[in-house]
Amino acid sequence: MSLKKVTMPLSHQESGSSSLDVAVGSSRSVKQLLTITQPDDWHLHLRDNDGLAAVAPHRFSVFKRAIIMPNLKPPVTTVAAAVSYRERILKVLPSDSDFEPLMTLYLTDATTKDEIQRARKSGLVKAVKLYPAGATTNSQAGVTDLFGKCMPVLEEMVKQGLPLLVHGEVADSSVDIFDRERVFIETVLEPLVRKLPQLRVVMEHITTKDAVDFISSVPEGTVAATVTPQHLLLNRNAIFQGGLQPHNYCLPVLKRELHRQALVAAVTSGSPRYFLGTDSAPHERLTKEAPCGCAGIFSAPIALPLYAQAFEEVGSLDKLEAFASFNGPDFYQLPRNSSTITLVKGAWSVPHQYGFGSGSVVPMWAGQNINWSLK
Ligand SMILES: NC(=O)N[C@@H](CC(=O)O)C(=O)O
Ligand SMILES: [Zn+2]
Ligand SMILES: [Zn+2]
Repeated sequence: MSLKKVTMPLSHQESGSSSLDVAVGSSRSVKQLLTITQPDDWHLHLRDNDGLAAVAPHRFSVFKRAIIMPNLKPPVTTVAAAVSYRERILKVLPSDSDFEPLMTLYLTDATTKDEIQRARKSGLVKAVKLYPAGATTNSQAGVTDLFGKCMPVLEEMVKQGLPLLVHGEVADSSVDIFDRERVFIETVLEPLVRKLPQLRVVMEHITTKDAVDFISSVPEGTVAATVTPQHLLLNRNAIFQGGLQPHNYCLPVLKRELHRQALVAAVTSGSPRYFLGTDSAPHERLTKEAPCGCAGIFSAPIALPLYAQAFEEVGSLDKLEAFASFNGPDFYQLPRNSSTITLVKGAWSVPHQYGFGSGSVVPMWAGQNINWSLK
């Protein structure tokens, strides 16, 4: 088949390689192709053991690098544990894969300054993750005394130039679940940024206009945020659409439409403060379809098409490349990727499930049509 290509530059960024191509095949079908610098995933759960073996292959062809979350059982609290987890990840990669796992440490009240120094020296650990104890999946060992016991460690992170990644919700059961991000910003993040203005912070998986307002109020390069596909495409109605939908339940929980719109406006604004972090968090189907179902949405196999759909819905495909491929490495002070990937426009139906150990995992958007796929 011969392809005739008409290339239209999508953005005016000098360093941008993003282009929208129209490929006309001999079958006279017209296809839109979107080529961008290969993206990275700045928030990913790869799990361990059987789960790792099952979900890992979904990542490695699309994303060049990923920040690997440390909320295993037991959590990854030491550099030694992070190094051995990294080796287990590398073992399940196909031999020709050049995927690079970027490791993180799970902050606890007992984390030491020495561990932070070792983390920096290792070159393999790129950040430290704060889970307020009880806020989300496997956060029981998380922090209970951030402004007390953890303060010397946070100061050491400033010295070592390691960013703090936060699950930005208070775990206080007296706070309404839809307000927990806003209250975290008011009671933890604002005071933290005031105390340690040089600490670089990533608010992970933001869900509210409050988070966007806070991030735009601080100097560039201090607080950034990852945004998931579910928080760009779904509002809280999706949890209750036609009955309880456990596969649309994640933490922080989906919010009102006004918050979704604020997130879409933020990621398509061209601001470098927002970058791609899927928070793809697989749980075996029966642990979600249960009387007390787990929080976490599995988006790995379809994440990039979902982001493309979200950007396209508001006519901002030209902003996808910076969000997916530039802003993350720039914040982490890592080089941008030099490889590219191509998305093809055309509807296809997302599978109802994927294998997961001896069971299965249901992806986001299961059974629904999506407009983009990977070439
Ligand atoms: N996002 C989720 O709902 N779940 C994540 C944990 C997290 O990122 O908070 C998980 O590990 O399952
Ligand atoms: Zn989280
Ligand atoms: Zn997560």
